[in-house]
Amino acid sequence: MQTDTTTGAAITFDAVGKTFPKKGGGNVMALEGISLSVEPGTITGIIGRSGAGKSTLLRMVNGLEKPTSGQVVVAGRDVGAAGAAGLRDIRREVGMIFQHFNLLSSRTVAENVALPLEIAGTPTPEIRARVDDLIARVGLEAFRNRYPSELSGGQKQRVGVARALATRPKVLLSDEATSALDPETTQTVLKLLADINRDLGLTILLITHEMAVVRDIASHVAVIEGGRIVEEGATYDVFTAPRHPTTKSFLSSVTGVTMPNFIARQLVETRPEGPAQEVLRITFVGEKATEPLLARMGTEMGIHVNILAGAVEEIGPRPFGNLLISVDADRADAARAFLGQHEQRTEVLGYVR
Ligand SMILES: Nc1ncnc2c1ncn2[C@@H]1O[C@H](COP(=O)(O)OP(=O)(O)OP(=O)(O)O)[C@@H](O)[C@H]1O
Repeated sequence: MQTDTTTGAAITFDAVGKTFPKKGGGNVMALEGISLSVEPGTITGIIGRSGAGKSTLLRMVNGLEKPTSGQVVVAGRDVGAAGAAGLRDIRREVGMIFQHFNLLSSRTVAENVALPLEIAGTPTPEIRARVDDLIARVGLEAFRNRYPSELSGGQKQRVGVARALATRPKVLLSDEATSALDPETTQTVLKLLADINRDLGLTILLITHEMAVVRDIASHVAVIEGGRIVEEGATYDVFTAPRHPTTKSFLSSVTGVTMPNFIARQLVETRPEGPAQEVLRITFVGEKATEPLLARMGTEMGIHVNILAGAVEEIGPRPFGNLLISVDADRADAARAFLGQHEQRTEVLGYVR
């Protein structure tokens, strides 16, 4: 696979900035100081809220947008510096799938999949064989001659995937590809993406506003906020030890543990006067046994622990869990120190009386 010869990455963003002219004068800063390496064969998720800059970032990889500053290098080529011929080459190496599929309604499934090959001037018999392969890969043999209006959302996205793979790209960009799908169909499309990543060694860069998508498929994640990357790393590390408040807020929707309402209603940020309980989140990774530790805090240290909620999650094959507990605020320093000594990560969520 051709990669950035200096870093070995499939996609490199080096100090990338992008501004758009604002209506009525001035500029909108969409991205600033973006540096990110996407390693070949990985699935990297870019997560952020609406307007964070995700689409702009993705569109720079196939030259639909050019950086205002910095460099985007894809498969060894500087996208911003590429002319028309260079961009055509880059776009053959970079497929893309979309939230609303972007299929041509007047073309059948097979004709939609064939389109990039027709544009590339591929000979007709070759197109036919390649389209058959692609349709089989996405499991749509029975729908070959159907029109998009006759397909479900999940089937339409399969056509989108087949079309994106037509020119044998090295990189696949996914722009909120499952956001218009129900949860079950989302899972089947994510599984298809994971399969092609594994079978074809394709590098996938996906943007999403759902942490569940990142958890289910991405090996790496970058969190973007206000045009900047605020946190990035291996998905497992970011999920088990998030640092930035934006990451924590995205994670609260997927860690499977929600605070009981009666606690959430009373929770305050600073410790109130008088007797109070400190509310803690414990994140435990791998096979660490947390419950015996909590029991030992009671017997050995006389610290009584209230367990408020808990859940175990998986990222790939690796389990991690979250437990919400409360302890007497006067003994909370000792409790946190004890848990820290036993490699349990704790975070203070607040206080209740
Ligand atoms: N062509 C454009 N002209 C002017 N401003 C733009 C343009 N494209 C994007 N922007 C601005 O750049 C910022 C980032 O937009 P972008 O679409 O990349 O965000 P996003 O994270 O993809 O959001 P969403 O999830 O809503 O699509 C926003 O402030 C947006 O208004």
